[in-house]
Amino acid sequence: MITTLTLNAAIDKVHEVNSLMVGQTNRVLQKSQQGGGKGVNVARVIVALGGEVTIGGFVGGLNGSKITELLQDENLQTEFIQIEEENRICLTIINQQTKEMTELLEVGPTIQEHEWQKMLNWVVKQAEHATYFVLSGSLPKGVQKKAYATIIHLLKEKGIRVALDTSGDALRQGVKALPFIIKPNEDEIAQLIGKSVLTQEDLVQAGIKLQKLGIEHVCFSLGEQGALFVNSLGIYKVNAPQIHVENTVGSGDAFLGGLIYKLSLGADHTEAYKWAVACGSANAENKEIAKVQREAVERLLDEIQITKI
Ligand SMILES: Nc1ncnc2c1ncn2[C@@H]1O[C@H](COP(=O)(O)OP(=O)(O)O)[C@@H](O)[C@H]1O
Ligand SMILES: O=P(O)(O)OC[C@H]1O[C@](O)(COP(=O)(O)O)[C@@H](O)[C@@H]1O
Repeated sequence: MITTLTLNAAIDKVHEVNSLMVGQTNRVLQKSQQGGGKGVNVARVIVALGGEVTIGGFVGGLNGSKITELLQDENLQTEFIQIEEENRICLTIINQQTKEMTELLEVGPTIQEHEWQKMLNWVVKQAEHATYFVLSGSLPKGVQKKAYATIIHLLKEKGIRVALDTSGDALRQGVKALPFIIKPNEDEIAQLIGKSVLTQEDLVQAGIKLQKLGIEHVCFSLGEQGALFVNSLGIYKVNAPQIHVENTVGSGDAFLGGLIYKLSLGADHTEAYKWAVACGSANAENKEIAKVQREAVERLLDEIQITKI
């Protein structure tokens, strides 16, 4: 059983404009909205591939009710904890002319101490069934920077495999608890290792170091460059297929969804790595976030090679 946790869930909105003009009036030509936040997106992809997931997180206010309603409409199984404050909205603006994507991410609610305690109790209860646990996204205010580390320790004690996908201090602290999987993108790795320009050698050295500390799968997602993976058996490079890009927001989540889905089925790690990249790229072919189709993923797999370096 797979569980995903989104401590800072959101309504993900996508607005399209002809050409985004800063400081001027922009008319929205098309729009869509979904229940979102990173862990929700990971879950959506796992379900699209044929897996089963429980989605956990905090919801509050009108936006919280909307998130719950939107996910129910998709038949996704949620076990949210109610909070006093309102969930955030994350807006992606697609510039139709330049194809650029601009993201505006609200900070989100402040979590009260009693709400956090409820969450920890829920995690303990979930741990009775879970085999994989995905911790994704930014930490909301009111929650300590070591929140993910606390949850990772708790789950590891019960033999659960934990994947962590976050950024900044939350990632730095979470990594110390040695999750089973980490999936930073280029910006997140750069922040983690304190370098602004990364060479392949930097990635390899950072990956080896993190793997030797005890992280089983160090997965660096590299956008159109594909990904680099380090595990105890070696270092692997996977190319991304050539695609027509519509919206790359959610590609990291789709990547993690594909990876966890295959690993949870007991697939060989090389197979799981290829599925991760295929899912990330399948997401980028769509305007909506993390709405991949299994057929699209299988089509893209034919164009993906994995090389041991
Ligand atoms: N322009 C692109 N072309 C093809 N695949 C892409 C592109 N951008 C992202 N992807 C796919 O999505 C995966 C995750 O993308 P990335 O940008 O690294 O993650 P994040 O969304 O976390 O920043 C990549 O490994 C790749 O498979
Ligand atoms: O929790 P964070 O880090 O603020 O990120 C939230 C945003 O991340 C996304 O899940 C997309 O993430 P990725 O592009 O990294 O896959 C958006 O849907 C969401 O609004």
